[in-house]
Amino acid sequence: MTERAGTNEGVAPLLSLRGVEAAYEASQVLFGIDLEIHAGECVALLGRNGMGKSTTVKSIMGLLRLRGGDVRWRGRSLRPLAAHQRARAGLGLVPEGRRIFPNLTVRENLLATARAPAMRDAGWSLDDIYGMFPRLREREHHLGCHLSGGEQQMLAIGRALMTAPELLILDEATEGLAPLVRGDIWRCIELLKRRGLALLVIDKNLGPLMRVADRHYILEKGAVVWRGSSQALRDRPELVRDYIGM
Ligand SMILES: Nc1ncnc2c1ncn2[C@@H]1O[C@H](COP(=O)(O)OP(=O)(O)OP(=O)(O)O)[C@@H](O)[C@H]1O
Repeated sequence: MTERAGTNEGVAPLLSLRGVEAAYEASQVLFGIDLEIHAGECVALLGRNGMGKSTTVKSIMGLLRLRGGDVRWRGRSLRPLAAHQRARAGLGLVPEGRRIFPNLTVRENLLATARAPAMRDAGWSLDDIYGMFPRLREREHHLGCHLSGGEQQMLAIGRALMTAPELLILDEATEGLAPLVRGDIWRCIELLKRRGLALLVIDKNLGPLMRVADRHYILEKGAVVWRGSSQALRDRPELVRDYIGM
């Protein structure tokens, strides 16, 4: 099922997945995923637990070897590139569970992933990150392990931005956070979108996700069962009931 959002027809995508298949040893999890993200677009990946969203992210980032199909970045296959090379090519990830360095300070966490100054022109400086998350400036010299969940999430986003990505993938960035902090993270996502960053967002909070995302893909048992705009999804409440379970 496809309901087109319609504005990118004929424009080459930044990222495209074609027939992506992936497995954990003998257990196949993705069965031919087709997906594309254009420059400046915010795309949501939806589906119940265990349907293959994080596995799709791992396939994009090179954290899991493809069993079939291809992932292309600006038209070129990413298959030959290791995970760190994909990050250098412009793919940023805020992974599920945050995974900041617990024994480094906030500042050190941010600088650990920063691009060289010449590369950072199009990217983010420490001041940009602190401007977006003033709380991180206040906690600049605190160790990662001493931060609250919300602060850790801000740091994980800041750290990914310091790699100067052109596409940022956020896997469950608001998971387990208090509502107020969750609001901060959604405001940050909206700001990133306004700055023209392409985004792929996985999140259980459909309300804010529908407000920020241009298009959605619904996964069911490792396959895309529907794609379309937020309005098209609003018009089809049975999709939410049948495939997302909210
Ligand atoms: N490291 C792993 N080894 C074996 N099986 C895995 C592994 N990670 C995920 N799986 C399995 O792959 C399937 C897809 O998992 P995935 O994490 O991609 O789903 P998801 O849609 O992101 O859901 P969730 O919201 O629960 O993370 C599930 O059946 C899961 O149990």
